Amino acid sequence: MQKYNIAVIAGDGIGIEVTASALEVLRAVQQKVGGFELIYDELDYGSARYKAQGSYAPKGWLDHLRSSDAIYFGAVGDPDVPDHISLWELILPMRQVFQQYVNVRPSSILPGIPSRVAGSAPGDLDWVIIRENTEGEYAGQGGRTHVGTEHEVATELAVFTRKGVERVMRYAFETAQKRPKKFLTVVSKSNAQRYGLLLWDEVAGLVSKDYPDVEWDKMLVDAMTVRMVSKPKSLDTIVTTNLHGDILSDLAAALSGSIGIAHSSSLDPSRKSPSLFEPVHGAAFDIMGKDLANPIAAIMSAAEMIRFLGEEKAAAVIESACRESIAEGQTTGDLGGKLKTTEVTKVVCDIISRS
Ligand SMILES: NC(=O)c1ccc[n+]([C@@H]2O[C@H](COP(=O)([O-])OP(=O)(O)OC[C@H]3O[C@@H](n4cnc5c(N)ncnc54)[C@H](O)[C@@H]3O)[C@@H](O)[C@H]2O)c1
Ligand SMILES: O=C(O)C[C@@H](O)C(=O)O
Ligand SMILES: [K+]
Ligand SMILES: [Mn+2]
Repeated sequence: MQKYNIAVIAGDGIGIEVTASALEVLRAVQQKVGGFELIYDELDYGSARYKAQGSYAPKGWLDHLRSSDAIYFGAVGDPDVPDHISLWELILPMRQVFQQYVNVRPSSILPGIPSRVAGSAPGDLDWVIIRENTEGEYAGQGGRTHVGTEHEVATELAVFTRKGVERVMRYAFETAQKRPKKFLTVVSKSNAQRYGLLLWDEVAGLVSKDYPDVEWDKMLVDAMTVRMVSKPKSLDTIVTTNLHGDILSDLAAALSGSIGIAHSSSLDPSRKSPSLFEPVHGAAFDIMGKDLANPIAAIMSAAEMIRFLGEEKAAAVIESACRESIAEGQTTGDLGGKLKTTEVTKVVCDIISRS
């Protein structure tokens, strides 16, 4: 029996609710498919801990996580804590310290979902966004001086390294190469940002030479939003900087139906450190604690996690159960349905058990 040690950080808000769903579905698929066991290390890291004890996680938490095979994450964010504190205390350190330099965020219009893009049907929007995940606009360099005076200065430095750009470009070209269309769009803003993003574009050109079978083009990020909405079929694999990817992946999720079905994998492709799997969405203050959140993004993140660990069959079973529940219209309100989080979870588990 293959055993995997999974660190589980449900975190905050709806992260707690949808993580419970994901774990329930994992239990169902383990029973159904068999052959592997997930051993959970359920951790209380998050804003409640911060408010009670003054820190998001105990000392040495990153070393503790390092020994796990994967990290399953819900969401971070609390109405009582400034967002920059919660983000930088919990999720960003993991992405950076574990060198999870690739963030994979797929989106597609699934059968049963009313399209948000005029005239497009399932199949017309089928994208994988590869978001750089450790540097760029999230490098964490900057500061504020002359605070509160009329001469106050604030800087936020975007950092691009040749190594950092090259490794994510290679991953993006490889991803495109494995997909039927073999087509990559490199997103940039090198008209206005003439240092970091010029390096980004140059490295894309150099790396492309190693993948002659991949066709690629380049878009400035502003025009990219227009193309995503008006010509979704013209896109396939997309590679972006950290911030552009953050924004475009929320747009992609909305265009494909809902942020509630968008999953995300933060990967260290070298597998030296654990990779992290979470829904794209955050803590969702407006619906937290109400059993209203769509659990599909979290459940699909769990499927991606076990796929990354090597359990392809079980991952496919989860994925197909999610698709079936959506096709049957058994959805939460964000997709036009009437079901609660816990009810969708039960539907998915039932489909798995009888599959
Ligand atoms: N990786 C993360 O943990 C992560 C991601 C995004 C935001 N955040 C944090 O979460 C907090 C709230 O951020 P926000 O409001 O900008 O973004 P959000 O993703 O939490 O919510 C945006 C909107 O989408 C809706 N939504 C999100 N997930 C949904 C789901 N599963 N089902 C149905 N509707 C859903 C919410 O109700 C809300 O109206 C902030 O503290 C932010 O920093 C964390
Ligand atoms: O990466 C971020 O900015 C946090 C959150 O918005 C996310 O997309 O995970
Ligand atoms: K999340
Ligand atoms: Mn985001």
